[in-house]
Amino acid sequence: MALRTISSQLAAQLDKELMGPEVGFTLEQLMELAGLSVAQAVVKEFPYSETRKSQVLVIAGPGNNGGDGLVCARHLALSGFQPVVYYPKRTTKTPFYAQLVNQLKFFKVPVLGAGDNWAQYLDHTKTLCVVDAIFGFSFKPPVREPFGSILQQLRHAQQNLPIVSVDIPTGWDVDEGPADSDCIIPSVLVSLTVPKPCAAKIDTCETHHYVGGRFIPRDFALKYGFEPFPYENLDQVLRLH
Ligand SMILES: NC(=O)C1=CN([C@@H]2O[C@H](COP(=O)(O)OP(=O)(O)OC[C@H]3O[C@@H](n4cnc5c(N)ncnc54)[C@H](O)[C@@H]3O)[C@@H](O)[C@H]2O)[C@H](O)CC1
Ligand SMILES: [K+]
Repeated sequence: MALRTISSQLAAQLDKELMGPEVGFTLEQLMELAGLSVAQAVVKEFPYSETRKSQVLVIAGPGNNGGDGLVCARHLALSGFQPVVYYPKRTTKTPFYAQLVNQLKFFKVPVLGAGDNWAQYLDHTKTLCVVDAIFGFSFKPPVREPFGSILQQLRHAQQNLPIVSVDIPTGWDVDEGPADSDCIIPSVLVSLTVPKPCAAKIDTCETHHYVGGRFIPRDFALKYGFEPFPYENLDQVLRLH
C-alpha cells in the first residue's frame, strides 16, 4: 500500500489546529506522547537486556523536535536504559524546556551542553544507538552550526552506530528527502502523527519505519487527507515496514 504522507506545511497547520482554541491540546501534552512513542520504538528495536549495552545518546535540537528527544530520554531511563543527552542550543522562549531538563536531572540523566565532550558517546562498543532529535518539520536548509559539525560526526559513526530519527532524518528536506549523498541514513525513522513526504524516500532495506504520536481521532485524520493508522491496543507506535 502507498505510504500516507502530508506536506510540511499541512503538518504545521495540523499541529496548530490541535493546539488551537477548539481542540485545546497543549504542546506539553503532545510532546509527552511524541517522546513516549520514540522511546517505545527504541525499546521495540533494541529490547532491554541486563547483559547488553544500554547507553543511548540523545541529541536534542533547539525546537520541539529537541523537546521530543528530552521526553524520550526520560522514558528510556524509566525503561532501564542509560540515556545521555547532548543539548547544545537551548531555548529560553518558554520555561518548559528547562523543566524537561530538570526532570532529566531528577532521573540522573546527564545533560551535556555546548563545549562538553559529547562525541565520546559515539563509541559503538559502549552506545546502543543515537536518537536524532535535532530538527523536525520546521527545518529549513542549509544547516547552521553547531549542527553541521554534529551531522558530519553522525555520518561517520552511522556505519556502526544505528541512528533513530524523530519525525524527520535531520538534514533531509522535509518534502524532498535527502539533499545529497552526505545526508545521514537512519536505521529507524519514527514519523509523528503522519509521515511527511521525505519518509517516502527512505530505503526500506536500510531503515525501519514507525509511525507514532497517537493523538488524533479518525475524522480529523480524514480531514487532513489520510487514513488513520491501525495501532494495536495501547501501543504508541506502529511499524509500517
Ligand atoms: N503533531 C505533531 O506531530 C507534533 C510534533 N512535535 C514535534 O515538533 C517538531 C516540529 O517542531 P518545531 O519547533 O516547529 O521545529 P523543529 O524542531 O523542526 O526546529 C525548529 C528549530 O530549529 C531551528 N532551525 C531550523 N532550521 C535550521 C537550520 N537550517 N539550521 C539551524 N537551526 C535551524 C529553528 O530556528 C528552531 O529553533 C515535529 O517535527 C515533531 O518532532 C511536537 O513535539 C508535538 C506535536
Ligand atoms: K530529527
